[in-house]
Amino acid sequence: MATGRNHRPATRSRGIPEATVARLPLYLRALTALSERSVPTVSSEELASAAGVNSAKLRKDFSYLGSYGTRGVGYDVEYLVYQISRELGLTQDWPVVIVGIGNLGAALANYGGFASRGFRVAALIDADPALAGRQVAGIGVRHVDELESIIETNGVSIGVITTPGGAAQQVCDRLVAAGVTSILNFAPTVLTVPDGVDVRKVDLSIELQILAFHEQRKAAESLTQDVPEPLAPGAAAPAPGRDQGPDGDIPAVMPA
Ligand SMILES: NC(=O)c1ccc[n+]([C@@H]2O[C@H](COP(=O)([O-])OP(=O)(O)OC[C@H]3O[C@@H](n4cnc5c(N)ncnc54)[C@H](O)[C@@H]3O)[C@@H](O)[C@H]2O)c1
Repeated sequence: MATGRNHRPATRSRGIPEATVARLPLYLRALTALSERSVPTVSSEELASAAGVNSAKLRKDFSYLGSYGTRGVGYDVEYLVYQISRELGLTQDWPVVIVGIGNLGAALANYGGFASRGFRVAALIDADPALAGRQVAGIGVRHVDELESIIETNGVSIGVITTPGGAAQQVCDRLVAAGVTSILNFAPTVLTVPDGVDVRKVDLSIELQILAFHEQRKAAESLTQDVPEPLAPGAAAPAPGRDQGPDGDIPAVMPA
């Protein structure tokens, strides 16, 4: 048994590094916004800035996709949306199940952003018999006894776990045994999965703890520093804030 992706190489099929894969959704989000405004082309600098990524890194990332843009014109927005969507496997619909329909599970079920990105919530599953049949986000909650048949009937390969930590491994084992090969885990538990199963872990409290660390450091620095001189005309502006997510040192979503 392996834990999450720890035993996987750092590159995906066709040699695309994991770090590039992690940035593709950032490009896609920025490109989708441009597409919605009917912007036909974008320069690497503009797109890098919109995605919060360094432009040299962006050009390198796009070279893995075989996309080099046109000098003086930039990248074709619609074509890049298609290319990145295809690379991420988003040109097909992915049915997902959410297991544990409490506060968080219900909030995720109500989030419209999954369906609009091709992730259809096929079922909501909970162990509480009192919840079975109750409508959440227009979907009837199913009892966990039905988990295996739901996975099989709907061809589900992605499961979201929002149960208490103590139930997460058991839920994960059942999902995997039923055929799920990708897990998004919100529970505060390190999951053990067989090779071939991908686990991504989301923990907002870890993100807050990292922010707390930086807040503490900034507060300590401001205590030790003199009041800064005002900027001379033409002087460089202060450096922007710390990188966010996959382009920097703080992942927004962590491997398990
Ligand atoms: N990752 C994050 O950033 C983050 C943020 C908030 C909460 N959480 C975690 O998400 C989980 C859910 O939090 P919540 O506030 O929604 O809790 P909650 O108590 O409101 O909901 C948990 C639900 O899971 C169900 N459940 C319990 N055991 C189950 C099992 N074996 N199979 C199926 N369903 C089962 C319960 O009946 C309940 O409906 C917790 O583990 C919490 O720590 C994570």
